[in-house]
Amino acid sequence: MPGMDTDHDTTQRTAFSDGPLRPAPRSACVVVIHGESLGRRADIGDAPIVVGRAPESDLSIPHRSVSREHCRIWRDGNAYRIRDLGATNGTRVNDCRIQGDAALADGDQITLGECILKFISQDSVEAQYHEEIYQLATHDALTELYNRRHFTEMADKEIARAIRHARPLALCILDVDLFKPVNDRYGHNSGDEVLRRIGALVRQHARGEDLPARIGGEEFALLLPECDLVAATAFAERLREAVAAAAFAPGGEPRRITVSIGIAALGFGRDSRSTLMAAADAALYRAKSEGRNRVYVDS
Ligand SMILES: Nc1nc2c(ncn2[C@@H]2O[C@H](COP(=O)(O)OP(=O)(O)OP(=O)(O)O)[C@@H](O)[C@H]2O)c(=O)[nH]1
Repeated sequence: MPGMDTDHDTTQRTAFSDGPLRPAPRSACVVVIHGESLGRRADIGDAPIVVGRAPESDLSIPHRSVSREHCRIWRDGNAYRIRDLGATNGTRVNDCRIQGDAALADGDQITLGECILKFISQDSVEAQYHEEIYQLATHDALTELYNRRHFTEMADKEIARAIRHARPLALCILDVDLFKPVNDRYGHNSGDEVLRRIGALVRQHARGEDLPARIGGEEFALLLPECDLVAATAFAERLREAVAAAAFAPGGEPRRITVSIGIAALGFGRDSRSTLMAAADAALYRAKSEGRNRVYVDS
């Protein structure tokens, strides 16, 4: 055809090559996609992770078909590897029982008893999808703190870890004082705004390792690892003062909002989530009955 250079190939060609080996992403994760703990995720950073039934596992799956320490997953240079830790029913990758170590590739399915995990490279779109689902499942929509269900799971894990390593741990339960009149006077939306701000104050005061959660309507909990009663009391006092000093204006009207806080620490007769929560609740009850806007310690 006129104008077309048929003798010489002038078309620009994109040169394809295998290119350099794509390094493994710095971080990857495993997500439970079937069975108990559906949607739970564990990131695999620089430290290896253990998946198992034990509450202190990095990814804890409390199902009888999963061994206490079922398998370990770690980053090895540019790859990720998995090792079965002697589980009776073994660990399977894409339905093949592994012997010793095995390499993991994006999308691999890992079967532990009746549960299936998926290995996902951190940069995959699917990981983001799981992240969003995980956020929705574990966080309270109003305050963006952890929700009660997730708090419960994490608290069990932290308590088991603290007992195992003989470390201190404290629990604060915080309840907004006379919140019903706020709702009644200014409406539910204004009440929600107050809760959101209190949630933000709780988050601001928490350290990275603390577990802040909204566990009920106007009730918050904070689990403080590595904190004894003295340190927890100082922390709770600071938080109580910060709430009392904050400028709230529900419905545009300045109003003082306060909170009462009950505290309990791990110790004799306070060695499980239920006993710890009951003790912190009892202290909170005393704080309320003795005038509110105060911190009470379990005795
Ligand atoms: N706006 C809003 N209100 C809520 C929410 N959850 C619970 N509440 C309200 O919180 C109020 C709690 O009131 P009560 O348990 O009677 O206690 P209180 O008025 O805070 O009084 P004390 O706890 O004794 O200091 C109720 O009016 C609930 O309707 C929520 O998500 N948003």
